[in-house]
Amino acid sequence: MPIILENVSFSYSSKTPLETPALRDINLRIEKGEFVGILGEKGAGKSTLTKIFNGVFKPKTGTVRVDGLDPSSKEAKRRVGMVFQQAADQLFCRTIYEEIAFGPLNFGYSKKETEERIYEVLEAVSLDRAVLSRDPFSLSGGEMQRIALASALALRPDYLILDEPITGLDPVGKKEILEALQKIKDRGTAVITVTHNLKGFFPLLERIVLIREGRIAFQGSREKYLETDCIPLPPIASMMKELRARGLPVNPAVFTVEGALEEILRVKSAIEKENYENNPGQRI
Ligand SMILES: Nc1ncnc2c1ncn2[C@@H]1O[C@H](COP(=O)(O)OP(=O)(O)OP(=O)(O)O)[C@@H](O)[C@H]1O
Repeated sequence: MPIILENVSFSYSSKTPLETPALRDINLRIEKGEFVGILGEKGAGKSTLTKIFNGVFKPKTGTVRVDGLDPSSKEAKRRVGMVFQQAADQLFCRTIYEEIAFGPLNFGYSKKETEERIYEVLEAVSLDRAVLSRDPFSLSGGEMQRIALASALALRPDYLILDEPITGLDPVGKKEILEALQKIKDRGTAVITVTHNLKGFFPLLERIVLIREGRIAFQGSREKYLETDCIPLPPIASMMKELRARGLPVNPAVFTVEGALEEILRVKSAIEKENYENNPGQRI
């Protein structure tokens, strides 16, 4: 069963003179195993939406269900894991072992079960068991983010929500997180991420939800997204759209540098062939 939002609206400081509407009439369904990107400009309502998913905020109107459950229930909280942008804010134990064990122990799992889960999630985020005795704050930014991810995964969530998970990381840290997320998705967990970093994420996204002024302005596949005039676009897709607008018949639905190169070479060779057939005697 999915996460379902029906006609959800939310305001900060509701019923006060400072009331700020943040989400309006949101209808959304997120299935297990999907990789969803939540896009939008600053202040669009993306972070507010993630907090509606996991029951931190209750909608002013409308309903939210996680596999049919109230999102603030204990079982729904287990099913929906959260990783915040600043991993350091999420870490508070003395060792990485304690950090990852915190969630499962709190949910009443035995020490043995907890330990099994710790080894399982370390493998999922490609970290060695040797890190377990270390202080979380002795790690690099990318490693800290992977520990925050491992802690969320230790409850074996069906939906993993991330707010800007690669912002501020170096290229190695970004690559490690993107690879870990792909692996998590391949194991059947829905990965739902708020991101500005389309260069890194676009090739992974199966569905895009664009929020504008608290409303859903677009939801659908990344191919359909590229057919619209919506922004933001990843740099490669912008370049392919620009080439097409200038008359080069390239397919703009390309998501990687390698794909763009292949497509440009394909079009170049087709043009050369056509020119040769039209003017067989001429060098091209
Ligand atoms: N604690 C708060 N109190 C009052 N208004 C808030 C609060 N948090 C966010 N808002 C307002 O709610 C709206 C949506 O904010 P939200 O943080 O969800 O946007 P966002 O798309 O995540 O932005 P960003 O990309 O900057 O994180 C904005 O108008 C914002 O100013």
